[in-house]
This record gives sequence, C-alpha cells and structure tokens, in this order.
Amino acid sequence: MDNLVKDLFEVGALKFGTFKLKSGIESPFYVDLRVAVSHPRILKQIAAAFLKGIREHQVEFDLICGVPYTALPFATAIALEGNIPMVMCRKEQKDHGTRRTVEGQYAPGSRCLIIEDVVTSGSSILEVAESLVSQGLKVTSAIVLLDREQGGRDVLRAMDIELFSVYGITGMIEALQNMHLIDSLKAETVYAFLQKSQIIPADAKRQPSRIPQELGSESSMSPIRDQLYAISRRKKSILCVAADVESAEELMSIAEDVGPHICVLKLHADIIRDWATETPKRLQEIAARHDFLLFEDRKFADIGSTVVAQFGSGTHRIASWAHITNAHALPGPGVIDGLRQACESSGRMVGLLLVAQMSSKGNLIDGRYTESCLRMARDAFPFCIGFIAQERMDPTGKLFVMAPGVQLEAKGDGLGQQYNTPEHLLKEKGVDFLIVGRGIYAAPEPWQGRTKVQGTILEYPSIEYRETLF
Ligand SMILES: O=c1ccn([C@@H]2O[C@H](COP(=O)(O)O)[C@@H](O)[C@H]2O)c(=O)[nH]1
Repeated sequence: MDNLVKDLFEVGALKFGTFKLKSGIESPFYVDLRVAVSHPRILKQIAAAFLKGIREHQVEFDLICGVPYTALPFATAIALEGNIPMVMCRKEQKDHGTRRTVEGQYAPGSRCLIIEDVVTSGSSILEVAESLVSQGLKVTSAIVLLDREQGGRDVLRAMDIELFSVYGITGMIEALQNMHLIDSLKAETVYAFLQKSQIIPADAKRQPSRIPQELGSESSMSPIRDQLYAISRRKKSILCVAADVESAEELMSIAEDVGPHICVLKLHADIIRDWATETPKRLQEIAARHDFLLFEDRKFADIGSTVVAQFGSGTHRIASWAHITNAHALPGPGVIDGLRQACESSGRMVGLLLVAQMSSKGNLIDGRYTESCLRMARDAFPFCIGFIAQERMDPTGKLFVMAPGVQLEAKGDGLGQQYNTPEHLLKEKGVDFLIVGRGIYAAPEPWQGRTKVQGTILEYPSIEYRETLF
C-alpha cells in the first residue's frame, strides 16, 4: 500500500503548498488523481487497493458505479480486475436517444457500490446516489481512494450511505513522513488545516450558499433554476419581494418600484380583487423589463388530478404565466406529478418549490416531515428546484431555499408570523434567498425623495453583504 502512496506522490497526484480550492478556501495540500490514467501501472495498483478495501470491509453489493469523471477509469479498472459488473452515471441527462441517466444493464433493486477518487463534503457521491436511486437501484455504500477527512463521511452517513476508504489523508501523511517524502512541518500544517475545516452534518445545513459562484454556471438541468441564479448574479440580489396587496394597480406599482433590485416577485393572485386577463401580461412585461421572475405562492395541497386543474385552469391559469410556484408535500408525490403534468400540457416549464418548513408560530411541520420533503424534492429534481423553508435543506446545495418571515428586526406580526433578521437566516441558517413582504412594502418611514418601497429595499442585503458574513 505504501508503494502506491509513494507512486502517487512521485507522479504529482499529491501536492503540498498553498492551493485555492473551488470553495475559495486555501488548502495546504492538493489531490489530483486524474494523472493516474497516464500510468497504467498505477491504475492497476489503484484497482487492487480498492478491491482489497472492498474485501476487508466485507462490502456487499451487486455492481459498481464510478463518480464522473475521475473515478470512471478507476471503476473500469476495478470491474476488469475483479470481474464485477458496472454501470455508468451521466452528469447530464441526454436530450435524445434513450434519455437514460444510468447506462448499462441492471436489475431494479440491485445494490450499487459507488466508487469515488477523493471525498471532501460527499456531495458528488450524493448526486450520483440520487441518479442511481431514481433508476431503481439501491445505494447504501461508497468507497473512496482518499478521504480528506473533512466530514464527508458524516454527511453521507446522515444520508444513509456508509463510506469506506482505502486511505484517509492522515494515514497517507504518516506514510509519506515515514518514507521521508515530506517533513513534519508539512504534516502539522495539514493536521491544523483539517482541524479548522470540518464539515459536520448539522453544519452542512449552515454552509454558505453555493449560489451564485458554483452552481450557477454548472448545469442546465433546470432552466428556471439557472435563470434565477443568472439574475441573482447579474443584479447581485438575493431578494424576493412578497407583494400581498389587493389591487392590480398596487401590485404593478410595487413591481415597478422593487423591480430593479429583486430576483423574484412573489404574489398571491387570489388576493387581487380585480385580477383580469391582462394582469399576468402586464406583470410579465414588468418582469421582463426589470429582469426578475414571477412566483405564484399558491401552496398547492390536493390530489394530483385536482392540482392539474387548479394549476392550469380557473381564473388565474397560473401555469400559463408563473415562473415558479409551490406546493405542500402533504398529499404525497401525486401533487408534484399533477403540477408537472399541467406544465407539460401548457408547454411552459415552471420551477416548483416544496414548503418544507413554515415561518408561522405553532405550525405542525416537524423534522420527519421536513426530511420527507427533502426526499420528495430530490426525486422530483429538476422539476422541483428548491424549498420554502427556514434553514438550509440540501447539503449538496442543488436544491435552494427561499426563506419567508424576514424583517430587519426579529419580532412577530400579532397573527402568528415570526420574523428573523436577514443576517440570522443567511449566516446561521444558510438560506439562499430572502422573501420580504411587509418589511418592504409596508415599512413605516418613507425615505426622502423616494417612495417607501424604494427606500426600504436598499436596507436589505445584497449578495455582497451576504459574502461579508462568511
Ligand atoms: O412559511 C411561510 C410560507 C409563506 N409565507 C408567505 O411569505 C410572505 C411573507 O410576508 P411578510 O409580509 O414578510 O410577513 C407572505 O406572502 C406569506 O404568505 C410565509 O410568510 N411563511
């Protein structure tokens, strides 16, 4: 095993120095196992090391799947050396041919062991696990060549995936020291770094949002999510204004005032007493001019066939104009299927948010319900793009959180609404977007020379403010 460590070090797969990671964090070591493909001898050693680990840990599985891209050749080598069937997971779904996300032959219910090169947070393994599970495979374990020992194992355990590793970084460092390939100063620097950069599952919920730097440019599986992140980046805004007003004129006036500063305008169409056929057209025109999305806060909560009609027909014909809508998970996945079907019939794609937590005092949502929402939302991605919630939900950051119940002062409204400050929700709870209603459109003090809406909105945080928190 030490020979492999030595070989990896000598081909530059393990480097020591100062390296800026994708997250912006500076790390005293860097692992690049991609170079292994250029050294068939090392690739063979890697496969043997994985097979040894699998045997020693008595991992039970029927087939393997490598996390794209670096672990794909590793999985192939393991499959060949160990005569083990393998499947491949696509990063993006094809838009032609079979549209399969998992390639290869497998029986539903087969146990798939995920093969990974390096684990930091576990998020890449989780993404592959989601794809495999969505195709009927079972995933209960993963094995990695090198665990950076920063907490990914705990994050995965919290998601019911057991992680086995061929090497942990500590063991690898010790082996390198014993072979006099690195000195004790380098080793100490790595240990100190590991101590201060732990991700623990509870904290995974509080990680700074990955929007907009990473996810925003990553995928186009959900055009609405991509559109939202692009607007967020362009306008440096994380604000959704909730305009709970009763007339179309008031709604248009708020939309014009807040438009330049927001990503999303949220409304309750059923509050507007004079809703007319041209109302959504006027809203769409303002949204296009000021570059924001329209979110109808309908909170669907009925059986699939009823929500098909509620979403696509009736006075409001929500599916024909909203970019985003939301639903309670209470009725089960049928509510999501119904909304998806209505979207397909209307020929427009709308992004769905599940209400996983509520801001109101005494609400009946508990931790188990919220966990079930997370599972339902994962299964429904990319139609479901996130949550209405009060804290970060998805450690992978794929599904975002919009949090209502936000004002500059944490208090209540006398009718059960509970407010948190932007700082608390962003910093302590790791939410991605803030939904602010009366804090902006019903703020008491007009600003000199501006409408009160125009004045107050500037007091709410932008992306830049959020970045100063971390
Ligand atoms: O848990 C929830 C879910 C939705 N809302 C909605 O957000 C706004 C909040 O308005 P404020 O004036 O900022 O209180 C409102 O439209 C609610 O329907 C929520 O508050 N809490």
